[in-house]
Amino acid sequence: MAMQRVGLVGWRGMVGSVLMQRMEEEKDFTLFEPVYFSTSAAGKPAPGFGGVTPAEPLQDAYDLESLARMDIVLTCQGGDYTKAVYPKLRAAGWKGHWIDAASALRMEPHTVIVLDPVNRPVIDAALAKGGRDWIGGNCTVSLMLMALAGLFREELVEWVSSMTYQAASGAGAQNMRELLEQMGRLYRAVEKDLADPASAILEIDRKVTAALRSPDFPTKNFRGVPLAGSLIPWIDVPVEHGQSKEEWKGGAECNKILGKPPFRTPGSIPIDGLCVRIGAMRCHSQGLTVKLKRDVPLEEIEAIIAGANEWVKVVPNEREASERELTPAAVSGTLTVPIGRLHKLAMGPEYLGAFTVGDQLLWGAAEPLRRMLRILLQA
Ligand SMILES: NC(=O)C1=CN([C@@H]2O[C@H](COP(=O)(O)OP(=O)(O)OC[C@H]3O[C@@H](n4cnc5c(N)ncnc54)[C@H](OP(=O)(O)O)[C@@H]3O)[C@@H](O)[C@H]2O)C=CC1
Ligand SMILES: N[C@@H](CC(=O)OP(=O)(O)O)C(=O)O
Repeated sequence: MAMQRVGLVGWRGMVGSVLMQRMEEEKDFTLFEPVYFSTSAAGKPAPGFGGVTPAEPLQDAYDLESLARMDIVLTCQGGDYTKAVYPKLRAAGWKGHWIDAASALRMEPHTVIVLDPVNRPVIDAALAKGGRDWIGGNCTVSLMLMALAGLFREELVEWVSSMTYQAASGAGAQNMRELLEQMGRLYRAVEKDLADPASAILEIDRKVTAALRSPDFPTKNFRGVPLAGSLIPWIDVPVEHGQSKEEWKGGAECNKILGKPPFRTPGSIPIDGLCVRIGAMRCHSQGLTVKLKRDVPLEEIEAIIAGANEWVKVVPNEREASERELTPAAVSGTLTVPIGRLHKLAMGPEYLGAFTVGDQLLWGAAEPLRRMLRILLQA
């Protein structure tokens, strides 16, 4: 049987690069014929990921005829590209599978938000019905569900409040660079004082604060405010109910991924909280309060969480283990999703406290798409 032709769009962006790296690691390129697309360099030589030399040069990512030759299109190009191309491609009668990192199509009724370790039954049911649109979830949402999958699977969750600590990478590559520029600028403001052990800490602090507030502090990508040495308690645009869009996605996407009724309708699970940007590079962390439907012993909770998938890892609620294993520094670049600080809260035996960390470019973006491609190739 001829190999399926897979069109790869957005492969050189940040999410796309992580995806290509993972596909090389998992030898995915042996399973299909890759065709690379570009919005900026059509006609130039295509890359040879996985040691596979593509038969064609870079194709124009806006050329519907080129796209329509694909059995599967996988895009990490972004929402504007999806909005510009997807409707026209379908209107032209294309029946292939569309796999997408962008949020543009997530809440459309004909799409599935893919996170197969959590919602493989939802994916399989959609496949059986002829589903063709597979969208990666919001990073924070996917990482929370990877961590809490066991509790959701056992139908133990009445509601969840998630307080997030989100990395600069979620805002894009330029924001990661700007965060580092900010860190460098702060260091340089007090470099001499730091070299002198006798210098006064309050004087150092005054200089740092002055640098943070200086009009020439590099803040263009963070909408004019510092992140290094500070934080930003708002992510994405405002929506209803006083929420930011990132906060809205928690409830809306989680319920869709789990196959529940739409958020804020009967039978859905209330999931809400505050989303905050902090100065981590590419790991999102979340402080969770879970209201359980009943009082389940902590050991049982830990076993349920740990047994849900091969990536979640329960970290004992101990100081040293938490400091060592439950941080962006420890998790960055790995597929492990640690969850720890697990304990019953003072509000009562049904209230569980937890803290989880995950790489927002791996399970938060690239990995669910890579695995969906595999599912389609093996279907
Ligand atoms: N960042 C994130 O955390 C997440 C992002 N997403 C989704 O993925 C989409 C892509 O995000 P992200 O990967 O951060 O976007 P990038 O900006 O890194 O890449 C998007 C595209 O920009 C073009 N580009 C222009 N200049 C450069 C350059 N110097 N280096 C690399 N690419 C360049 C490339 O297109 P071309 O080759 O055609 O020129 C590339 O495919 C987002 O819009 C979002 O929808 C989803 C989950 C998380
Ligand atoms: N908004 C997320 C990143 C992201 O791209 O989310 P989405 O895929 O839902 O647009 C963050 O800032 O951390």
